[in-house]
Amino acid sequence: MAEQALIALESVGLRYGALEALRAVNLSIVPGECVAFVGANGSGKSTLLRVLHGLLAPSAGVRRQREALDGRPLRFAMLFQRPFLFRLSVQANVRLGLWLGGVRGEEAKVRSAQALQRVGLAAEAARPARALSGGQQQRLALARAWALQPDVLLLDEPTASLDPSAKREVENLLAEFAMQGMTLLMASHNLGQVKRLAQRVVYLEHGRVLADVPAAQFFEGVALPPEAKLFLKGELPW
Ligand SMILES: Nc1ncnc2c1ncn2[C@@H]1O[C@H](COP(=O)(O)OP(=O)(O)OP(=O)(O)O)[C@@H](O)[C@H]1O
Repeated sequence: MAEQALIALESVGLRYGALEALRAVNLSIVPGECVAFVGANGSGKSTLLRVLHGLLAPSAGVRRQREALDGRPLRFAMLFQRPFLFRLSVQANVRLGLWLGGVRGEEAKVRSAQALQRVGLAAEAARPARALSGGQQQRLALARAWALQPDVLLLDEPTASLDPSAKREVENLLAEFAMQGMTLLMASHNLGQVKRLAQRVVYLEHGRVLADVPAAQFFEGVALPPEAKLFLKGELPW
């Protein structure tokens, strides 16, 4: 494992029964980077995020994870296309997230207020979470994740079901989190978004990593395997 890597996968494979969803994946995640995982439906992006998170154990190969700089275990948070929210108030959703993460009492109160402020939902704190718009719900999910101050935030199509202005709001928040030094790992079909946020692009096909390059190089199509070039062509214009 490279000295500075937070998470490293070495020859990782993952099977769902007979289906090989990931094959011989080698990947090293450096602190503070924003990595986008792209590829066709079923190429393995969500599976790879789950393996990076540690939610799914590899069927082959090894996953390693470093400790945070202060010696505690790394903290992970994950966001999905459709936020998973409890039938509670906006504020209670964040508080519950903190409670589950071991943060209690006054600190939970302060952090939850800060998180809602951060995503522009302070005025909605007492409303039922399910009464929010789709964009607001995703911002609430982001607030809940941010309140836990994760080292690594994993995002599975975080804006796929949002309208353009809500997409932009979520993207702006993600850009701010990245500026703070949070490591962002994101599966996205939105190449415009990938271009705006990611420094590095990992292209997957049938569970294999066919390209792992700086974002600029990916979008220029420089030194990419033909499959990745075709994908890029097929997805344009975004
Ligand atoms: N729980 C599961 N059980 C069985 N097969 C699964 C399971 N989850 C995913 N798969 C299969 O594994 C492969 C990879 O799926 P995965 O969801 O990781 O791809 P993806 O790139 O995220 O796709 P999408 O862009 O559609 O979200 C697909 O063939 C999928 O059908």
